[in-house]
Order: sequence, then structure tokens, then C-alpha cells
Amino acid sequence: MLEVKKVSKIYEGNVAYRALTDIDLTIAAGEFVGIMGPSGSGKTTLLNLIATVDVPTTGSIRIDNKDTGKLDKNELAVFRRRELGFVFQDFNLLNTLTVEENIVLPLTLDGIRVSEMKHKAREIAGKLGISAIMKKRTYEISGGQAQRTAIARAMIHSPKLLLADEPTGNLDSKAARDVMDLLETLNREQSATMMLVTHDAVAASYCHRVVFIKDGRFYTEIYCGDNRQSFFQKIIDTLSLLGGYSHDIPPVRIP
Ligand SMILES: Nc1ncnc2c1ncn2[C@@H]1O[C@H](COP(=O)(O)OP(=O)(O)OP(=O)(O)O)[C@@H](O)[C@H]1O
Repeated sequence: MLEVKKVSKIYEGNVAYRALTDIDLTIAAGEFVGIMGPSGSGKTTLLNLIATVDVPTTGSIRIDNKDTGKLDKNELAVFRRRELGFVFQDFNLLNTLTVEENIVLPLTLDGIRVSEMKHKAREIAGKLGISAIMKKRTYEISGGQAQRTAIARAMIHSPKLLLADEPTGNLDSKAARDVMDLLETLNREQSATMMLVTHDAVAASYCHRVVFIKDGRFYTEIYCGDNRQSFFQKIIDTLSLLGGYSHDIPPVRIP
């Protein structure tokens, strides 16, 4: 589904900065993968390259067998809109629109009939437990509801790959767990492929696999297996080996 091959990124500027070096990452269709690493290790850079909003200095990225480096600007815009879904830490909802209008936004750009849009919006809102707030404006809803709205918007066009950047970063621990439960359910029920960048070990423990990067290079990866509590512990252990994380490790246990 996603094949990142020998990707490096150097930010040119007064002083050139090497943010990623020779990253190889393959994500299978239906997989749910977390990316972790200390601040400045290159996680967002990697996400931006996969999201096609930035280009690698060397190496290639294939999504669903398309080499994204070979698409021109217009093809990329359509590719991003149809094949990818995005969820951000700060939700990125439009405040002037209702929840429902935010959710159908990706479809309006593709000229889909209003009745079909409403049907799809109702369907996904039901799955995400936000049917009752469809007519509300985004300033009238909670953070957890805002993130569920953002997930509905990201998933309404059934993207090949959902990219999430710190989706639980602005949520309290209960809302964060609800959001991760929903992402896990969507991943399982719709076989959606998902990649999540996070500092949050609890959020990462919902993934099938967590890839750690350090100083722009692959560090290690660990798999969940069938025990999420021990996976969570392995994530915490790996973070402490990585260093630079002492403030980010939450003192919680997964029930
Ligand atoms: N546009 C840019 N120009 C120059 N350097 C950049 C640019 N964007 C990021 N960097 C540098 O590249 C490195 C990796 O940044 P990146 O944002 O990918 O890290 P991160 O792992 O996502 O960090 P955080 O967890 O703090 O968000 C950092 O040292 C950063 O300063």
C-alpha cells in the first residue's frame, strides 16, 4: 500500500539541514502503523513527504502503486483529495460551517450530488457517534466531538490511506481513548490503512506496529501481538532507550 524507499530530506536554507536519512518503510493494506521519535527526529517531515505536500531530496514514495514523485501538480491535488485522508492535532475544521458541512467538504469539491453527500455524511456520523450534533457549529462542540468530526471528514471519501498527526494531542485522556477506539474500529471494519504520528504511548498502543525514528534515521520497530498492555510497556521502554522523552511518558496504565 505504502512503500517509502531510501528517502532522505535535506531542507535547503542558509544552513542546509538533513532531516531524514535513508528511510525505508512499507505499510501493508489495512495496517495501522504508529511513528514515534523524540522532538525534531523527523516525524512530521516524513508525514509531509507521504502526504505529498513536500518532496523528498532523494528516494521514492509509492502509494497504492503510484510513484507520487511522478505526478504533476494537478494530478497531485486530485490524488491527495481522493486517495488520502488527513487528521490533525488542531482538528482544522472550518468554524463558519456546521459539523455536517465540514464532513461533506471533500465531496463538494468532487461535485457529488447533495442527496448522496447527505446519505454518506449520515452513515459516517452514525459510526462515529456524532449524528446528534450535525447541525451545530464547530465552536459549539467539545474537543473530542471536533476530532470525531475531523475523522468523519477524513474518512467520508474512503481514502486509501489515512494520515494522522498527533490526533490526540489536544484531547483529555478519556476523549483521546474514544478517538483511538474509533480509529481502531474504522481500521478494522473498513480495512482502512492508517499511519499515525504521535508522542502519546497510549495512542500508539492502538497500532499494529510502531516505528521509531531518531535523528532522522530508522531506529527500531515493534509489533503489538495480542497483548496491548505489554505492547504499551514495550513502547514506554523503547521511548526511554531513545531518550529525550521523559516529559512525554504518561503515568497511566491501559485498563
Ligand atoms: N521547513 C524547514 N526548514 C528547515 N528545517 C526544518 C524545516 N522543517 C523541519 N525542519 C527541521 O527538521 C528537523 C525535523 O523536524 P520535524 O518537524 O520533522 O520533527 P518532529 O519529529 O516532527 O518533531 P516534533 O515531535 O517536535 O513535532 C528539525 O530539526 C526541524 O528543525
